[in-house]
Amino acid sequence: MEWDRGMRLGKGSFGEVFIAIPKDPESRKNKMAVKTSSEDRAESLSVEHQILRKFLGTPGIIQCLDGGPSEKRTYNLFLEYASEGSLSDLISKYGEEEGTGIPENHVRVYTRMILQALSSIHSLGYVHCDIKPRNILAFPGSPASEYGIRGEETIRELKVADFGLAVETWKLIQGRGNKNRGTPRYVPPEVVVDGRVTPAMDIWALGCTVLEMLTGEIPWTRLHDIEDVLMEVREGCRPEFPGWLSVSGKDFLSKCFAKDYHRRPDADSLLRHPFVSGGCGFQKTKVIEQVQQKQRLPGAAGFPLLPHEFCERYRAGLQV
Ligand SMILES: Nc1ncnc2c1ncn2[C@@H]1O[C@H](COP(=O)(O)OP(=O)(O)OP(=O)(O)O)[C@@H](O)[C@H]1O
Repeated sequence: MEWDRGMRLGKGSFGEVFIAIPKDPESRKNKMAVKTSSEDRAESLSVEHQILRKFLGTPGIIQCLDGGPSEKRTYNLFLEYASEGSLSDLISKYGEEEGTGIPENHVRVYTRMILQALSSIHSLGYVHCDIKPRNILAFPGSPASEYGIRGEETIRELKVADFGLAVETWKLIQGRGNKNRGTPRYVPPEVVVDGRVTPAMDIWALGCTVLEMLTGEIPWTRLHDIEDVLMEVREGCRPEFPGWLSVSGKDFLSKCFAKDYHRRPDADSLLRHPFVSGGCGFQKTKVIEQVQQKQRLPGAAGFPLLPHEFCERYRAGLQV
């Protein structure tokens, strides 16, 4: 695929992300994002590429369009372009405009979207290992009214991205792949204490992400030193909940922050929790699920769209 490099979107630990514009005049309007590795991280980007191929056609997961080695032993990974930035950008926007976090009724809908993505990730045998607002990308969505929420605002569509630290559950069972997972403010006690990585790690990080959406503040915001954060977590503390949060919100978070990871519910159980299953967001999410089921094309189990079919549809501007 021939393409032109556009504006820089961001920088991660592996390299940089730019807008990529196809050279073909017919496809130029379908912008992509390209993650370009530094020379020493090409291998990890190629691993991320392999993982993302397994999630083609999976709702709520960033879609990978192409990828491969580029000049100077670097690697390019082409992704669908999240025109609304990351969930972290969305949280900051609320902070700047309203001086608050995201309204709770919107947070319920966003939490449901992330949980559905986590359910897919875990059922395909992976742990994401780095759930946080910077790794969740936002796309133009639909009016809040479609979710049964009053007001003019838009509910974005969220997708989980950045599988650079993801690991297959079977490797963890064999005692491999437990090292260097997660971002310190988002990791649970079992990871801090003995590096135990399980899908429950993503549920704790989801709890941190939900708190961040609600309050507009990073987890453990009162602690500046990461060592102090890790000590609190090691001692069995959890981040504080805002006093104004609904009863169901507090209950949902206390389940995500269960100290014993065996007692932390999985994504499918949490999808049935009243915080995300009752009231707003429920009807629309159901509709989306039904539409997505219908759109699934025949393919191998877990690969609803074959890679070339997905890319053709994306470039043609069709819904994928
Ligand atoms: N598909 C995309 N569309 C739009 N912007 C993107 C896309 N992918 C990444 N970005 C932007 O580029 C930034 C850096 O990307 P990336 O997710 O790889 O690194 P990070 O998560 O910010 O940092 P780290 O790699 O250290 O975890 C993101 O924060 C996001 O703003």
